[in-house]
Amino acid sequence: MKMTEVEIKSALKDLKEWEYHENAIHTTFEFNDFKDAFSVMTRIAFEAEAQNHHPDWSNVYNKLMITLTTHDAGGITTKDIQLAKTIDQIIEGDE
Ligand SMILES: C[C@H](O)[C@H](O)[C@H]1CNC2=NC(N)=NC(=O)C2=N1
Repeated sequence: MKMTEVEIKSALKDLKEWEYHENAIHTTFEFNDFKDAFSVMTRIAFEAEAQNHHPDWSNVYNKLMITLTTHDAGGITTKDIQLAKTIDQIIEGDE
């Protein structure tokens, strides 16, 4: 079920790199090079598959742009918040 704007704002307090707009949460990460970016993308892909929740993303060389939204619900659900937390953990562990 779609979260309310108040619920989303509250959840984002723990997700400092993420911004909410247009029914989705967004972030951009920058890595040293393409290999580092793609290696993190591979790890995120396996976690996304395990959670059965998938990012909308694009990659240009060392940059990774990620948008999370629940297409089935037309907005943010707890599945997006959970995946965002997982992504942050993968990236923090990689630093
Ligand atoms: C059938 C399957 O559970 C759904 O299509 C899932 C798969 N992954 C998904 N990922 C995202 N981001 N939104 C969805 O609505 C979604 N739906």
